Amino acid sequence: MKSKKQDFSVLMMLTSPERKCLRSDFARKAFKMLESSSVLLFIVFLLLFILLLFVVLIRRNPAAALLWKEIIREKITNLIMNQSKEQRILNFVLQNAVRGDPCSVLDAIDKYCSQKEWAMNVGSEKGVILDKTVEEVSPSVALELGTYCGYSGVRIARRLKEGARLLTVEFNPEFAAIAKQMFEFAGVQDKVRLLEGPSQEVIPQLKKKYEVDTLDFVFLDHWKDRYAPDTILLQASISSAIEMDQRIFAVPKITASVLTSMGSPEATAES
Ligand SMILES: C[S@@+](CC[C@H](N)C(=O)[O-])C[C@H]1O[C@@H](n2cnc3c(N)ncnc32)[C@H](O)[C@@H]1O
Repeated sequence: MKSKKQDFSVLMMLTSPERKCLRSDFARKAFKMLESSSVLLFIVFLLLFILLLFVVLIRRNPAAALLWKEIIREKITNLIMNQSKEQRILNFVLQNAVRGDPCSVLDAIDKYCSQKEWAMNVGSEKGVILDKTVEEVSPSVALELGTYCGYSGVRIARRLKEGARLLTVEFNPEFAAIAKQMFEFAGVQDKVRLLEGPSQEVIPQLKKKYEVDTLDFVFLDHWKDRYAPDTILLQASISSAIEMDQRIFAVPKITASVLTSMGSPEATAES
């Protein structure tokens, strides 16, 4: 109260031009404040508008929805949780599947990838075609190009006859480490050998380094631009091993092709 009185008496002591100057200074400050808060308000509205536009775009445009789900949302989740989607898939399996039961591992992966996050596994629909082909061919030595988290590897391995083996090739070290744990948990680790490296480097080493004389079944599921060159590379690398009943199974096309000998389609199955 006392200080207010003092302020007032100080004000009274000021000359008229001085009072005017003080008033205009106050007005300028108030105007500046108003200006900055309206800029802030404008930014908030602009952001809300962009957000609204983005939500509408995601709802109406499948490509935008895919971009959001598979790239932006995944990156944000990875950043927040400090782990990759593949690690989350493995964790879900470890918590929800039964150790040593490959079917429960496949079910858990299918469940996670259909309900939580999409992943590039062959999936259950195409997986049934894969199962049938493995059963029909009953390979002694099978090769898979593109392991990822080990989903199709577990699928193939659980259908292999006694003593048969699956070689699976993956060039991404993180995926390879996850797949190893997946095989181990599913209890198929004795049937599967994971070969780390790019297919174009691993294939020429199959015979000498990995003692592969015959391949009865090849599952191509890596990047599509390697399908043709790797098929040729396989022919060149294990030429003596190529028999008429060899199968090459390339799933991730719209139409999955089962080939009897390299390059000649035997049957096609819609996937
Ligand atoms: C479609 S995913 C494989 C999915 C897996 N077969 C499944 O169904 O669970 C393709 C994988 O191939 C791997 N890959 C792509 N090109 C490769 C190459 N040239 N050599 C080795 N791995 C490759 C990628 O890192 C990726 O993990």
